[in-house]
Amino acid sequence: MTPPGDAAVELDALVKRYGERRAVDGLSLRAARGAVTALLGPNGAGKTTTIEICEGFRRADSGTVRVLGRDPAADGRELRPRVGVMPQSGGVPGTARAGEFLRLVASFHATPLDPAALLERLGLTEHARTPFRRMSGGQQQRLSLAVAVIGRPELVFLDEPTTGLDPQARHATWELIEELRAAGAAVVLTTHNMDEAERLSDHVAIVDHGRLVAEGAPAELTGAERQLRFRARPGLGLEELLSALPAGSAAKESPAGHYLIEADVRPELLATVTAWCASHGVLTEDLRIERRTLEDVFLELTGRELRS
Ligand SMILES: Nc1ncnc2c1ncn2[C@@H]1O[C@H](COP(=O)(O)OP(=O)(O)OP(=O)(O)O)[C@@H](O)[C@H]1O
Repeated sequence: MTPPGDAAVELDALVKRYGERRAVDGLSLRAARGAVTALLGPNGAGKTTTIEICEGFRRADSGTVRVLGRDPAADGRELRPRVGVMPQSGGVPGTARAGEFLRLVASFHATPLDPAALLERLGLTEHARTPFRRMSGGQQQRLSLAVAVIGRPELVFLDEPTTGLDPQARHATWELIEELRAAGAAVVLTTHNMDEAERLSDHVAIVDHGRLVAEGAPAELTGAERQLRFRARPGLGLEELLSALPAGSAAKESPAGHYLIEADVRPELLATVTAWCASHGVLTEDLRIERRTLEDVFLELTGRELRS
């Protein structure tokens, strides 16, 4: 499915090899202006490599990349003032002081945000004179975010912008991202936090082994299907319960005492489950009907095995 709006990033059949390994393996996707696009995938799926190719830091082996209609490998000079970049770590010299560095970056842009106001928003005013290498991990990340957005970019790449941030900083980051989108910028981010992706993104692309495995709006990916969850004593006879449910239903207990029923959730289904529990003297707790989450979909598509 195509994301809404004009494309700020267009990738077609992108391939990047590191020796024998194909880190990116024929990836095609688009990121729209005025929208947040989340690139999701397990560790090593090729997200950072893809973003670094878009930023012009790496060259693809084959395929095409258009960033704001240009080739990032050839047109870096033209793209640099229009594109904000927040790398996964670093991006600021270790000896640079937060305030001075942000003012310097602002001076390269025609209509930058006010550096002092941005430092304040991100809770960094007290650290304005602190060298980057002496800042905590979360403070460094906030400064990297400030550097990425200070120039009012048309397109911004944020590689795991909220990993390791405290809740306050995470909310401040979400607000900034929403403002960028409202100002018409294209935001491309990676995250391992599926709740964050679901909450923030207009469009989600799930990649695995360098390939696109699914894309769409979060609601399109999670679908309209509902499921029933409840807690009860461990070891209920799920085979027997299943025989009372419509064909095609599934039931599992994981972890012990936590039950999930995947079925066409209608009032009759709820009645059958609660009647079955009552007839077995089982008191259900936390009984709830919910939609599948993006995390459910992500695990279904990419599996549960750890990645090397
Ligand atoms: N410079 C490099 N040289 C060799 N292999 C690399 C290099 N950079 C990345 N890789 C490999 O390419 C694959 C994709 O890495 P990449 O960093 O793009 O994944 P990612 O999806 O961003 O992962 P994570 O979620 O852990 O950040 C991995 O197997 C990684 O080991």
